Amino acid sequence: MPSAIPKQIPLPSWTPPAKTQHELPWAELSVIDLSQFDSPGGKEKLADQLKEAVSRDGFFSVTGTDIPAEEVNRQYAIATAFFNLPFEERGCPESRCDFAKGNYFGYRAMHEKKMKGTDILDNVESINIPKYIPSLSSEPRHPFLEQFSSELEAFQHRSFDVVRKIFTLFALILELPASYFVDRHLYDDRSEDHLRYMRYHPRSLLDDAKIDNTWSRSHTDFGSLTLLWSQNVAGLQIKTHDGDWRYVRPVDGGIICNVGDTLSFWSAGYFKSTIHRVVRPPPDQDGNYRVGLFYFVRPGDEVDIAPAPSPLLKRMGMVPEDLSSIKPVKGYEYVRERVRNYHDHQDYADRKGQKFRVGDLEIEDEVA
Ligand SMILES: O=C(O)CCC(=O)C(=O)O
Ligand SMILES: [Fe+2]
Repeated sequence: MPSAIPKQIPLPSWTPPAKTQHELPWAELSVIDLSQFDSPGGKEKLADQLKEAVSRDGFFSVTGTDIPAEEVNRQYAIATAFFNLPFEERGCPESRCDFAKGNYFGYRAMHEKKMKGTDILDNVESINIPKYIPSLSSEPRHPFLEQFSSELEAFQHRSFDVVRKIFTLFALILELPASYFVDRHLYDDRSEDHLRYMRYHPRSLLDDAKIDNTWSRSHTDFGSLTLLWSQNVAGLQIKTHDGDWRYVRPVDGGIICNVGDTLSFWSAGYFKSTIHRVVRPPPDQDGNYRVGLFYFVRPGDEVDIAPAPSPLLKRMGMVPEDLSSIKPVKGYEYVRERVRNYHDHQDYADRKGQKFRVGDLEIEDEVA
């Protein structure tokens, strides 16, 4: 009898690394239980919970997403199989990111950039997988991953189910029509969205000490919303509203979410695009790879980014009554230019105090 379950290519199974035993200065982030979303009054209740988190921290986590743990672990298994390919294979020329064009799709090798003006090399490799839609068919896709394309596409749709719920809550918070942000981030519209696998390689204590233990520079995310599947290897830190660096705690079965630059622009800065970074993990976790699974949501290429006509923001005086004088920037233009500006260098210098501007949209990666 034919089976209804699609056959999976066998891979070694993946189990999450153990959590750290070290007591770290953790951030107190809100946990939003999305299983309440469809219950009567659920969306309004969740929007209320989210409102404070998103205007204060810009980071929160979601649980109750319905994504089975096996599907998440399978993604890590595929990521691990990919990163374990010989370098010549995983870094094949046709799958590389093209930073000169601000194109982040494809593979980014580690050891290609110097860190903070030293000779220490960057320790992160990543692969960004575009959506499976015809308008993205000529973007770089790695041949190894294409054998898993039906699973990758299904997982992107799973991610989108979560994203749509969060965008609906954001619209409710700003008192906008419920589909305001959903409509500007449609799976079928061309955008720079990607599913990402990322692997950090351990570095020696000595080398890390020369670059303030930096595994990823402090930055804000370039798009609208980032989903980071909960990560047991500590290292991700956010800069809180009172200026302290605090670690993001793993949330079992959860997804850490953060607002990026473009959603911050839409909300005139009400939703915080919070500065974050990754530092060397604590001593019980610093000798292994740190593998991450993400979905980065970018605005549709043709979508206008400009402050939204939110009654809440108008009452707060954050946007003017008449928005017609504000010149929007297109999603594609903003994201491509930001990626090029951030990555098309030989040195990952500290960006403290540097500003980046496209049209009327301006970002300061870390205030000096
Ligand atoms: O690796 C992490 O935990 C965060 C990475 C990150 O912030 C990014 O890639 O934008
Ligand atoms: Fe980030």
